[in-house]
Amino acid sequence: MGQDIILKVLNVTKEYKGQTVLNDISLTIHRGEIFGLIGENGAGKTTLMKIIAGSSRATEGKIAILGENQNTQNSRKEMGVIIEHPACYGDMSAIDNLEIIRLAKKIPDKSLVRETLKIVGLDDVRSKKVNKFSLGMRQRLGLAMALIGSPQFLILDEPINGLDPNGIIDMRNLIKKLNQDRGITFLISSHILTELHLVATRYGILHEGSLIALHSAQEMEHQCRPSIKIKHDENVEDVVSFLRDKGVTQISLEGNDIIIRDTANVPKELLSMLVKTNYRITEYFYQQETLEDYFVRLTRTSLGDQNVQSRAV
Ligand SMILES: Nc1ncnc2c1ncn2[C@@H]1O[C@H](COP(=O)(O)OP(=O)(O)OP(=O)(O)O)[C@@H](O)[C@H]1O
Repeated sequence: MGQDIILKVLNVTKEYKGQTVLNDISLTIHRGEIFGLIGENGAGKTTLMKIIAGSSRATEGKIAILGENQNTQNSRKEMGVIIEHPACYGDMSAIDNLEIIRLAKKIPDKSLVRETLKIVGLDDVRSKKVNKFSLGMRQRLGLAMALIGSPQFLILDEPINGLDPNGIIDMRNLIKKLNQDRGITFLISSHILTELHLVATRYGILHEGSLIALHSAQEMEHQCRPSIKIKHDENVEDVVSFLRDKGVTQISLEGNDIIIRDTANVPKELLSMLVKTNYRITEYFYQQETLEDYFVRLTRTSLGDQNVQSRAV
């Protein structure tokens, strides 16, 4: 495994009492990536993160962190994890909570505590009791706890869940800063696609325990870029071959509707050409698929919903 690979998940399956909740998951995360794990409630995101973090065992499969020959338990020391709500002592101050973590991790450098509080923007309130903190402040304290020990890799399960808009922006900026300035690699789960869209460099889509798609941010943009939809009352093959003759590429079908993804190669006068040729075109319009639309299309397709299934022609 190359030095640039932070995590390898190999054929991981998890069963609870005979029910499969993760089904043969394999994925690789490279150094410097912000990997967004998307999935609906119950898709298996937390279960996968727990297996990576070592707090749950895979029924089958393997996890390799920082190299396949490394002892996974040792490599996990290079990893910071926030799964579900970060556990902290509410009747103690932020600085004391962090000091406990520093001692538990046997980190000799005491100055790291203040430094970490500064990174997450809590140094000014370091002496305040945590039970007086807002949810956003608690999340940032959780991040500080995960950051003590200078991890190379951070796992954050739904880090913006329940945060107000300012808290969401703070968390987003913090993740980007830690990634850019410190080169920390992230695995972040969320069901809020639009938010994940602002930070992730790569995506995995988990659906009912299966990883149904892996995309770079660029591929995701490509999936969600504008397309043209043509509705018609014709033999679909005739219209498709007419379009191909005119140089149109990347044509697919959704039911009987024709979708053109490569809009750059569509002649301006396409509609008038179609009408002149007496094709019965009922509608012709540009559409922009959002990340949510794409997710819905993909997850419904995997359920075999013919209405949204897109097939290349
Ligand atoms: N300890 C457990 N015992 C039995 N089933 C479990 C256990 N933990 C999780 N599950 C089941 O595994 C499936 C995946 O749950 P998981 O929490 O990983 O999903 P998720 O994608 O994180 O969802 P959410 O966004 O709601 O947290 C669910 O059907 C859940 O009921």
